[in-house]
Amino acid sequence: MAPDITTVAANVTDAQGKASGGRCRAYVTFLAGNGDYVKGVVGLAKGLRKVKSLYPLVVAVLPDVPQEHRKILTSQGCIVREIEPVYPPKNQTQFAMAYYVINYSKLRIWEFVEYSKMIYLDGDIQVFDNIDHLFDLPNDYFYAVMDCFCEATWGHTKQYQIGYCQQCPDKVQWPSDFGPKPPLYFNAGMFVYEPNLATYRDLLQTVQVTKPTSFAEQDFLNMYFKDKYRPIPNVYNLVLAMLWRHPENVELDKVKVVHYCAAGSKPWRYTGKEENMEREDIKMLVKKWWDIYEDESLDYNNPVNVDKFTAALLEAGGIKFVPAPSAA
Ligand SMILES: O=c1ccn([C@@H]2O[C@H](COP(=O)(O)OP(=O)(O)O)[C@@H](O)[C@H]2O)c(=O)[nH]1
Ligand SMILES: OC[C@H]1O[C@H](O[C@@H]2[C@@H](O)[C@H](O)[C@@H](O)[C@H](O)[C@@H]2O)[C@H](O)[C@@H](O)[C@H]1O
Ligand SMILES: [Mn+2]
Repeated sequence: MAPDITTVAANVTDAQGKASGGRCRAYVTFLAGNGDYVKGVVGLAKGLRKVKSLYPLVVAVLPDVPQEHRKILTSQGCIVREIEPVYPPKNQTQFAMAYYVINYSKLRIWEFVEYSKMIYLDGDIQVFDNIDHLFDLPNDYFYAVMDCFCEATWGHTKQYQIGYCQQCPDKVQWPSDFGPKPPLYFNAGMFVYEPNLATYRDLLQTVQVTKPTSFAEQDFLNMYFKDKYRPIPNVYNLVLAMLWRHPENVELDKVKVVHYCAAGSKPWRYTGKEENMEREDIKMLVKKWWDIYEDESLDYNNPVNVDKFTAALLEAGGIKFVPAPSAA
């Protein structure tokens, strides 16, 4: 009789835990509200299963995420963890998007110290190739992909006003009378980090004495991790605007992770009406997302998956899984 999945998971987690010095690894995402982002997270959970990731997906949910949505996520094999919101100090900042204020709550994931290393992924991200190898990057750094400054959302910045972008630093030189070139800046929709209580406490204290700015927690994290940030290739977080802003920096068939952050590109609410959304590459990427979202064979509780999942967990723990012959 094959061991039940919970026992297997416990054994392999333990095995994995021992492999990484007593703590495990996991992907983590963030979910707020009772709206349709839950579809993004379900798609992400199924995408990670499709690429046979060895690690679970933890979903940090704000209290306003309804029980019905939490049940959907648990049924898809996610580990649901409720977090308290984090609010920046009161002030007059106009965030690039008003709802960005809730994104400061992402900072709670530094408290997940039962994990030695985590990969954070926005709920509007899909993983099309296995990226488990990123967990083996050297510790003590913050890994993420460089962002692009060319969208109108950056209209308030000097970079945008002079046409400077870190994705093509030689196209428009940073004027010397503007002072030092801005440090490399990452998109906070995907990053590799190590949960740590001292860092967590310092993050929360620092956010309360830092003036909020247009890109909310993304700006804050860039400031906070300025000296630890190490850029990783764009294939690990394709910010869609790169397709029309820096096509020379994109080889679409090599892209492993797609970030549906451009206005109008969220697959679950895609209409094709917004600027750039009629592009063939956008339509192809939105279809690729839907193909995974609608693929029932990728559901966690699908029998075909449980055996595969058991086998993967056992293999990860060095145990050969031989399915028991069916009684019939
Ligand atoms: O109503 C919302 C808005 C945002 N998010 C979460 O916050 C992340 C960051 O927001 P978003 O991806 O929309 O920002 P963008 O990357 O498009 O700037 C999302 O991916 C979700 O994980 C959410 O759960 N509910
Ligand atoms: O709260 C701030 C958000 O800032 C970032 O989104 C932006 C940024 O990437 C710009 O460069 C793009 O122009 C824009 O489209 C995109 O929405 C992160 O993706 C998101 O997770 C979150 O941190
Ligand atoms: Mn996003």
